[in-house]
Amino acid sequence: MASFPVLVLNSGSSSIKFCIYDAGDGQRDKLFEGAVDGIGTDLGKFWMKDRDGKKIVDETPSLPNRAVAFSLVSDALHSGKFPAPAAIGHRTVCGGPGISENQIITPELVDEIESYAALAPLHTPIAVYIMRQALKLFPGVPNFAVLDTYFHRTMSELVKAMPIPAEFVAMGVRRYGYHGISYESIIHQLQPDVPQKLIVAHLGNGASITAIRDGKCVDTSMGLTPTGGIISGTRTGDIDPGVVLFMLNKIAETGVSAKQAADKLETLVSKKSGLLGVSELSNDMRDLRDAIKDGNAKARLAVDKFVWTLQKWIGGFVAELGGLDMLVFTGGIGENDIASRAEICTGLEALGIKLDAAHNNVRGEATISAEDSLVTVRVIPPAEDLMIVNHVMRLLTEQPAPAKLEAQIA
Ligand SMILES: Nc1ncnc2c1ncn2[C@@H]1O[C@H](COP(=O)(O)OP(=O)(O)O)[C@@H](O)[C@H]1O
Ligand SMILES: CC(=O)OP(=O)(O)O
Ligand SMILES: [Mg+2]
Repeated sequence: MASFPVLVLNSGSSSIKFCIYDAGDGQRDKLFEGAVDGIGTDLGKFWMKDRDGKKIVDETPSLPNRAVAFSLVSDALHSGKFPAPAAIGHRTVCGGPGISENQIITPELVDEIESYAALAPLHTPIAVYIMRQALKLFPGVPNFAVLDTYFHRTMSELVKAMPIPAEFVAMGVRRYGYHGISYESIIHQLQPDVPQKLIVAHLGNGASITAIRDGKCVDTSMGLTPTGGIISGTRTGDIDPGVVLFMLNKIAETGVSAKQAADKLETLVSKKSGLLGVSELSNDMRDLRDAIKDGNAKARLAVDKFVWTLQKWIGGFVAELGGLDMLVFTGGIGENDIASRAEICTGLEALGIKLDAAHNNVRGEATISAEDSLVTVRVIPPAEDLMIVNHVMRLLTEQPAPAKLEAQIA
């Protein structure tokens, strides 16, 4: 098969990352990448890098909303400087209960994904906007949804079930798990020596942790929504449901409608809690580390809470896996925050985890455990875009290629 350009659109809660791969049989060649960051804030950023990693765009535009942000991406893609995509892969955080497989995007599929936006309110609205734009802007080009939940499909019924009344279970309320494309990409990078008992901590602005046996997900911290599990930049993680009811009652006392109350509650638990809520300063670990150096007690408490929660999840997962061979840190904090890695591992010696301080001091990919550590501890950056391309290429071989793509490949 001749190679052809595959566009990846990876939308997050406040950013759109994009890149084009030249992909063919066994060939994956990233031609360029870029991102629009800080959507809805005063700190908008738009950058692009060529295949050698050289910055070709570096701007600080005003990004009041996703429409303005995506127009920068689509203008760049239509500038004539880059090859037109023959297929497009979209990171899709959550498809809802009816969509568990990666698949071709139709307008009906977009409507269905949108109908479950409440399960990933920070992610789905922007993702469906981009899907609709891509269907319009690249007519005849096949678009594929690649799900964050797909990797977690191997969790048992025991792990997926929520202890709630059956009527809500029937509505699709269960544990789904997120960051699955990142987890898959770690397994992909560990091939062919994937350890039997593995824990991967994806610590970015959204943070989660997953227990993996023989390359398959056994359990993960996020549940119905990416708000559950461990504490994230702006999200609570798991909390006593009574806290949510307390907040709801307080909001209801102000006389707002039920819809307004639900929206306010959503904002409180998804956008104003987590590291930001506890520190009253920032959701960004870099800011918190600076503040800790200046003696800020609230920043210290926020980070300690993050570390403590992770240690409890790691301990629980070691029990669930019946031991541990490897612990992997990934995501913006996992890759870059040396202090978080050290703090998380300190105290876990009883589980066979022992860091080498000098190795932990390096940034980027590395083995950071001590020689005599029973558990290997590694830092591996995620490769979500590559995984999305791999899924697109697999899906293209499983169904007849659209005429336009056939013409391009020929
Ligand atoms: N050099 C750094 N030191 C410490 N933390 C960092 C550093 N760079 C990024 N981070 C953390 O990583 C987070 C972003 O993680 P990332 O995985 O890139 O984001 P997202 O979850 O949006 O995909 C930031 O909010 C910040 O907390
Ligand atoms: C699912 C999720 O939380 O994603 P992100 O970390 O990109 O916000
Ligand atoms: Mg991410």
